[in-house]
Amino acid sequence: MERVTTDVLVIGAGAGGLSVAAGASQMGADVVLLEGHEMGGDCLNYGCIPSKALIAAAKAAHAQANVAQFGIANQVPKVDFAAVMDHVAGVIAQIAPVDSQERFEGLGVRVIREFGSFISPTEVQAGNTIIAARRIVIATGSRPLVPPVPGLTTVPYLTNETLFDLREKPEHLLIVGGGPIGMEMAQAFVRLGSRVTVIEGDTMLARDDPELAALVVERLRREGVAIAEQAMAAEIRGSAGAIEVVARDGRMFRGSHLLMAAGRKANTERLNLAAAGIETSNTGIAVDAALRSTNRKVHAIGDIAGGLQFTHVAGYHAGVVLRSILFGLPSKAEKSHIPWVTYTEPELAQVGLTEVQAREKHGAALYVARFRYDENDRAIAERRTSGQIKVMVVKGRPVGVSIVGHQAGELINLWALVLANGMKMRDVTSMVAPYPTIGELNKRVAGAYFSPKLFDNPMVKRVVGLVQKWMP
Ligand SMILES: Cc1cc2nc3c(=O)[nH]c(=O)nc-3n(C[C@H](O)[C@H](O)[C@H](O)COP(=O)(O)OP(=O)(O)OC[C@H]3O[C@@H](n4cnc5c(N)ncnc54)[C@H](O)[C@@H]3O)c2cc1C
Ligand SMILES: NC(=O)c1ccc[n+]([C@@H]2O[C@H](COP(=O)([O-])OP(=O)(O)OC[C@H]3O[C@@H](n4cnc5c(N)ncnc54)[C@H](O)[C@@H]3O)[C@@H](O)[C@H]2O)c1
Repeated sequence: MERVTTDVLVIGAGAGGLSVAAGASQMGADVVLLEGHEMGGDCLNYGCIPSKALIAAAKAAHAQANVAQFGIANQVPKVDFAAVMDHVAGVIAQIAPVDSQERFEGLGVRVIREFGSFISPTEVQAGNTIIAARRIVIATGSRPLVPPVPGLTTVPYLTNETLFDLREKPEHLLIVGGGPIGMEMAQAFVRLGSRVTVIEGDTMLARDDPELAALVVERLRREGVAIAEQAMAAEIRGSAGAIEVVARDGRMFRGSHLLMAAGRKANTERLNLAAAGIETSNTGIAVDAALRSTNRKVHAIGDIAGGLQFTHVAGYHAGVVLRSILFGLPSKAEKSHIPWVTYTEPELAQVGLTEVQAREKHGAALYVARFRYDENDRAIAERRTSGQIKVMVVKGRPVGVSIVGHQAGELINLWALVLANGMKMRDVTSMVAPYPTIGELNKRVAGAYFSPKLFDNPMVKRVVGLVQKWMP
């Protein structure tokens, strides 16, 4: 058995772990990084990247079939599904070197390709190596949660870990779960020519503003996705090519393939957390505001920390713990400025509070400013007029922003900056936005906040009247 001593041990080479390892080693710490499976973790191999690459191909197919509005003949897209999947694999391959063992070894990190397991509060065993570390960061992520629906173990099913290995287009894809994975994949597959049915136990995209999420649901339905809400899968039966999902209320759905997209489960099992005195919560490792576990020398970041599960959150967490483990400075992970985007068409984006949450918290002090895409000249030129932006404002300061529409994921960036820095609506109106851009929507919604105060205000009218009287 080899024994190694290091400053920082990182367990898991996904979005969070890689950011800690790169940052710590480039700032002069000795770093050991453990990865039991693929470098790059979920996002690169089975998550964000393949899903966005598939969405891009599906968007191209959809565009080909929907250009008549520009005076160009529609064409029925000829989809070579295996070639689409080659494109997906090609995108992963292009990004992979950034997350590779070679790159990290080049940065001076010792990479051990083994799963890690605690043997004491300060030591982890990985294969034939025992690593003792001053600080340990757990970044072991999550995997698909496959609910114990009766019959499920008897039928073949896909998860995000196997979906992108398909080489033949599913004739009819059943998707259990109408969260972001379910909705993004439903639209991608229907656009590539599969029939698609989404079976959701509660409501679709339940974390987002329901008024805006409804536009996404309506769009998917119009594109041909069958969507059943309040349809908790209670029994699954059949065999490859002929699968049936029966909902609790007896509704039955038939398809050729089944994708389980019913949420995530934290990867805690292999860690032997008890040996290190690390407690878990319902959703992952229990952490305080500084992302420290019940073992003060061990932090947990990203999906395993049990909060919002996004790549940019894992990256943000990495910054928070680096401050603490490298410089011994106090640091805290905030949540109120974290954005997220569902990459359907139209995109659905959120930062801060939704309208319902803001009303609950701020009551009558809340003002909701709105602006519609069909009043934006660029959106009209591009025929992308469905959508709107809502800004929840309290005393001139935005506390949340919800956007549905073309490039909502790009528009939310500005509001992520505004919320992160406690800026005011007037900071947004003072910006000059280039014309004609979709980005003008951000300025116009800020204008919509002020216009009743300016244009419907008798005092303003009186002052202007007086000034005009006396002005030479
Ligand atoms: C289909 C899909 C689409 C997504 N799309 C987006 C998106 O568009 N935008 C977005 O922000 N997020 C998206 N996400 C979420 C995003 O992928 C995750 O939030 C992100 O990958 C979390 O990073 P992480 O570092 O916490 O974990 P991971 O990336 O999962 O990395 C954890 C790593 O730890 C390794 N590991 C586990 N246990 C051990 C152990 N004991 N020892 C050593 N190694 C171990 C694993 O093998 C893995 O490589 C998507 C997720 C899915 C499933
Ligand atoms: N664009 C993005 O950033 C993006 C994209 C995909 C995934 N993700 C991340 O990955 C996480 C996981 O995504 P997800 O869509 O799997 O999870 P989710 O938890 O958001 O949605 C799962 C859905 O499955 C439903 N469900 C659970 N059991 C069911 C059953 N037996 N029958 C019917 N419905 C059932 C739930 O009600 C829920 O609506 C997301 O929360 C997000 O953090 C992000």
